[in-house]
Amino acid sequence: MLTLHSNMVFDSPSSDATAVEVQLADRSYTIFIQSDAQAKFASAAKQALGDVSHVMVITDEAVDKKWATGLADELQKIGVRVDKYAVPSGEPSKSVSQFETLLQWMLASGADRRSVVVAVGGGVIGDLAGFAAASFTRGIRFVQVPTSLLAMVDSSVGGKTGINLPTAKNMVGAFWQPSLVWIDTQVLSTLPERDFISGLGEVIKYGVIDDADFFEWLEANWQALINRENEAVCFAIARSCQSKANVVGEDERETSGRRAILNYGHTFAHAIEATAGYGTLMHGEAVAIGMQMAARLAIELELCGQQLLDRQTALLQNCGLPIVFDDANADAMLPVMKRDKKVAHGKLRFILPTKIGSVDLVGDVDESAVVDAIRKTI
Ligand SMILES: O=C(O)C(=O)C[C@@H](O)[C@H](O)[C@H](O)COP(=O)(O)O
Repeated sequence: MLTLHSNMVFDSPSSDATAVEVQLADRSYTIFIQSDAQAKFASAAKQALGDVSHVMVITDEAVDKKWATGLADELQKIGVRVDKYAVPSGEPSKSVSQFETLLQWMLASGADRRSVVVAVGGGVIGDLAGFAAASFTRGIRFVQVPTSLLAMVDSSVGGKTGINLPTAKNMVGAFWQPSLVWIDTQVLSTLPERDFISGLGEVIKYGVIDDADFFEWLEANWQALINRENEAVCFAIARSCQSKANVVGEDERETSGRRAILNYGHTFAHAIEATAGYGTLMHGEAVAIGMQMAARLAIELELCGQQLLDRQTALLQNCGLPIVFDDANADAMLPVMKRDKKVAHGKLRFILPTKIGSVDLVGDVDESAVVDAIRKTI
């Protein structure tokens, strides 16, 4: 069993919580990872936020009654006025129209610049509610309470918020850091199997891009993970969050290129999601297929050997993730890929692996190699 990095901060609200710091000067915050901690939420939020009198809980219809209502009650118990809004489940809610509806609701709730948004849900809710928080009166504070594995290990951390345009994923948004990320693995007990497995796509990504030891740990412990054994799940979440915190701490707004490594597999994945129709594949499933395409492209460009693809394929398969997409259509995907946010001066750029634990940002890639990588992953 690997141990967590020693630079983790353990100023936790309870002795069994793990705390990971995202270090960003005056925008620094803590990610708490624990189990069955609902009763501690309100005091942790108060400690992170200081003054708080009005909270707008933005949640997903699927987790509203199961989790958001309980957290809202905890906040009310400490004297906070709470309004709550449940958004329809699913990727189509990351839309301009849903964003406008939320802003109108926030205004009607009597929100002011000291109000706080608490996003309780998966990646769709965190991205949408985070963008609403970033935009309302030019920015109010927000707290991320991720309820899916994918949101716990990825989207709740690092401050990328936003919505989709009909043919371009996450095309509109803002970098807006939360004040606190509150992860309670108890909520995973009600997460459907397909959503849990989808989250493992992003977990495996960290092993490939940044952490060879973690990749080896995943190769040895995937069974415990898919069985949702709490110790293994907490470890995988903490290790993933630590990787992301390190990268975000070095390049918050993806300006130096360092943060772009978190986009491994995503150039393909976003094009798959947009061309297949949002919601057809789960994001982590699309990322798994996208990582396969990216690894094939890397082999074609002689950046890495076949062994990397073989290990990645085996781990994805063991975890129950898809490794091919029968309906992938290279002709439809290419124009979407050209709107990827890593495109610079009109040229596509990809995050490609060189060995397990290391990736490069590669530009000027021949289009025929990209099409080949897509077609070999059908
Ligand atoms: O946080 C990041 O940076 C990432 O790229 C993480 C991705 O896994 C995540 O899906 C992100 O939202 C994608 O960002 P985008 O800029 O490609 O839309």
